[in-house]
Amino acid sequence: MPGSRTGQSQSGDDSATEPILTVEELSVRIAGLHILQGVSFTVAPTGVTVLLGRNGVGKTTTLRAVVGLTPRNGEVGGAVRMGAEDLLTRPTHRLVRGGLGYVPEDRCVFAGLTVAENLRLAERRGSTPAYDRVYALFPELDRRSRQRAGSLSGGQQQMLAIGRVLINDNRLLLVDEPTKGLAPKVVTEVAEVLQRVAESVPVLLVEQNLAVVRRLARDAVVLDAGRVAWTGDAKRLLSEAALTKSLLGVGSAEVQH
Ligand SMILES: Nc1ncnc2c1ncn2[C@@H]1O[C@H](COP(=O)(O)OP(=O)(O)OP(=O)(O)O)[C@@H](O)[C@H]1O
Repeated sequence: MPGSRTGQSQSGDDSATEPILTVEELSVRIAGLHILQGVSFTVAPTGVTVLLGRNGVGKTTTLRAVVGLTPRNGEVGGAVRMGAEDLLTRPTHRLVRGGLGYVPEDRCVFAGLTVAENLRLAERRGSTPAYDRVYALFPELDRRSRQRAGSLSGGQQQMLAIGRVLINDNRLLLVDEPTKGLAPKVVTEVAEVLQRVAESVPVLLVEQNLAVVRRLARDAVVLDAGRVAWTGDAKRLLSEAALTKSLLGVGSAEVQH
């Protein structure tokens, strides 16, 4: 497997580069279909690791399995560890309480509730909610705190979905296609926020916009048909047109800013 260095020490200081997440031989079967077939990779303790691949290769399934949200008719095998903790044996609410933040692809804001109510519902018992952090990253949410979430634009809803997770302290964030369906200007705003967030918490990101990937990601994991096809340096992947084409099926024009 080329470029397999995710989670490896670059500086020789192993304690600083111990993976925050280790996925080993993860398999997911739903309704008799083998969706993930032995997926293994690690996520570095800092920065953004991007999970890439063509449509339908299993990126969302991977994130959902990590956070314990595989559908009930699904079977999950293998191991997932955050630090030394085994994640697959724990229910989602415990994982979230333990610092695993998840921003799903479909945003899932409560449309009938206001922005402030959405944020309040996300508060974790026993920890101080970081409204200052959320409103500093998203002044728009502060201005619209009394607006119903269902009447926000797609970009504003995405910001609320991210803000809801950032109201608490996290050890790792899983973020699924945060720029999907957004206007170019909003894509840039969301990318800027994620860049700032990733300065303090590692992120495992699913993202199809390769300009965003180029801007944010240090490490890349590419899936193909439920298996890991490549891991390595994200910028190297995007700078090699033949590699990008063979793994992602896109040409160099789509990688440009
Ligand atoms: N609940 C489910 N029941 C049956 N099949 C499912 C279910 N969830 C996912 N799949 C199938 O598993 C495969 C992987 O889906 P997944 O959403 O993980 O892909 P993805 O890489 O995130 O795709 P995209 O980039 O299009 O979002 C797809 O073929 C999908 O149809």
